[in-house]
Amino acid sequence: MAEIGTELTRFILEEERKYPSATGSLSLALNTIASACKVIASHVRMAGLVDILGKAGKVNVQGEEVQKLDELSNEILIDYLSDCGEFFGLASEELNEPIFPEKGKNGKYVISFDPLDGSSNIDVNVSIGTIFSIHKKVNGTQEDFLQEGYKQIAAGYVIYGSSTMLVYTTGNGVNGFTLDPSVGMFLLSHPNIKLPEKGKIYSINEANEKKWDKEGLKDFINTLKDEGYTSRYIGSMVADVHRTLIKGGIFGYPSDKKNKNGKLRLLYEASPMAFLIEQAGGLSTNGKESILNIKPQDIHQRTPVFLGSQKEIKQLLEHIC
Ligand SMILES: O=P(O)(O)OC[C@H]1O[C@](O)(COP(=O)(O)O)[C@@H](O)[C@@H]1O
Ligand SMILES: [Mg+2]
Ligand SMILES: [Mg+2]
Repeated sequence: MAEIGTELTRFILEEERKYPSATGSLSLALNTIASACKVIASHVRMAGLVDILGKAGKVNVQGEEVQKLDELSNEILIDYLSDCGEFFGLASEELNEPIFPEKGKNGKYVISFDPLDGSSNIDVNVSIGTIFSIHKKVNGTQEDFLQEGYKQIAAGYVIYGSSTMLVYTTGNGVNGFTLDPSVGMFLLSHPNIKLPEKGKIYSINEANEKKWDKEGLKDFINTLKDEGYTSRYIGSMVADVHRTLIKGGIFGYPSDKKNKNGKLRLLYEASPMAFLIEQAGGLSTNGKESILNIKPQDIHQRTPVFLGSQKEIKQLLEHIC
């Protein structure tokens, strides 16, 4: 196993060497994401001093108000990912339609991303993040984005929290790297992350309880309370999933009477997080099947999401199925 403190670039190269047929494309792709997110992190750290807090004065394709930092993060990622040549196509929460960069026409991958997750927390200095999901280019069309989560080549997130961390998987376990700001490097801090089989925390927006469309969900949460669980809900998926990955328990954003498909987006929120959670020994579900088995129909499609430790997800399914 790689040593604590191993630099991300070296870690990625050493992983690549395990596959003699690897061409270096995925390594360059992952390093490019890391570089772009370092730039985003540097803006996030200064956000109160420069004019990037507040609303951008636009509404995105989801009908949500765009924040200045959503827009800036999106631009930074598009610049870096378009320039590296490894991505045939880019789909973003903040783009109505995917883009196909000129330099990526021979690229092997498509990437879907949430440039800035947790928008409502930007202005109040609470953890936010970036989420990404990489698939192979298959046909060279928009269809390439609409592949099931189990076909992901890599997925991960960067959390801009009390420290900046990059956590990713290529289907071979989950590793976390902390940004050392003094040298500008991501260093291995959380090797081979595994969720505990059972946690002590549930994370769900209980303010929506009256709207939930599944009676069993209330019973489930009450059972957890009776078992002594405590509640933590940040309202940034990246932060709530990061805690779940480290401490176990359950994170959920269910469907409700108004939002039949929930709130979170399959391609660039639910699916990459489900890949990480399952790679770390946990489970994911939309209430019926693993999130990784859902065949996407649309780039911005939403899905109910539950992610967490084996015990809690199995218990949830007993209550809601
Ligand atoms: O405020 P709510 O309804 O609980 O929603 C919180 C969820 O919305 C999100 O902020 C949506 O993500 P964006 O900020 O990228 O739109 C998730 O990070 C979070 O899990
Ligand atoms: Mg988001
Ligand atoms: Mg976002």
